[in-house]
Amino acid sequence: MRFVLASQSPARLGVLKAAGIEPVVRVSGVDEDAVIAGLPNASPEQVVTALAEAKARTVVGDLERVEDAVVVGCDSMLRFDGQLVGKPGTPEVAKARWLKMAGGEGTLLTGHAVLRVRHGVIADSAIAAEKTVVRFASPTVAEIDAYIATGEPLQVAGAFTLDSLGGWFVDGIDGDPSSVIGISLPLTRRLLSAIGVSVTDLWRSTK
Ligand SMILES: Nc1nc2c(ncn2[C@H]2C[C@H](O)[C@@H](COP(=O)(O)OP(=O)(O)OP(=O)(O)O)O2)c(=O)[nH]1
Repeated sequence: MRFVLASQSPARLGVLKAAGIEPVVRVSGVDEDAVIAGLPNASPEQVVTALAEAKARTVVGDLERVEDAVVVGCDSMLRFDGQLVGKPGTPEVAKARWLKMAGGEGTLLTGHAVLRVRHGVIADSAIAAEKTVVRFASPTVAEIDAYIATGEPLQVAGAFTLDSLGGWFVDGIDGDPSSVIGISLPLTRRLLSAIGVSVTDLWRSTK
């Protein structure tokens, strides 16, 4: 069975490979802002699951010659201070966020869409979001500036990482760490099971 990861995220690929999966990567290139614009009254869970599903569905067409595949799409956003935010994109936005986040907590939501695809047709799907409470440390302004200067926080949801430089500034989490990094292993196992796939069978599969 082919396991297709519909994501350019090195973090998601790394989590899956460390957990015994050899995904084929197909970047979806979904216009996330356009999807969000079409969901004016959606809850945070609805936003991240809609984005995850859009990413997974986008790559299905490439699988017409594949008899049996699993396609996984994900999307991560941080809910804090009453806002749902993705990647900061600029140093100014990252700094403004960290000045608010420091010493507080937020909820990192990751939407997951797991599709069973046979010859390019979706035979089954399972979609859900995972939520992890993140308690931020209180870095000094100088530490925040140094962190932003590395560039890392600009391209990650919520302007922080758990498993890289950002880890110095996370006091703790309540929930699944893999979901914060980019893909929840326990939730993905449950979603795979819901579409008739045992994750342990995938451990033995090749690309
Ligand atoms: N290594 C690491 N990366 C993180 C962490 N938190 C968030 N990220 C990354 C994972 C994703 O690459 C990115 C979240 O953005 P998206 O969910 O939109 O995915 P991205 O645009 O990277 O790729 P995709 O849309 O799936 O092709 O932030 C973390 O704690 N550790």
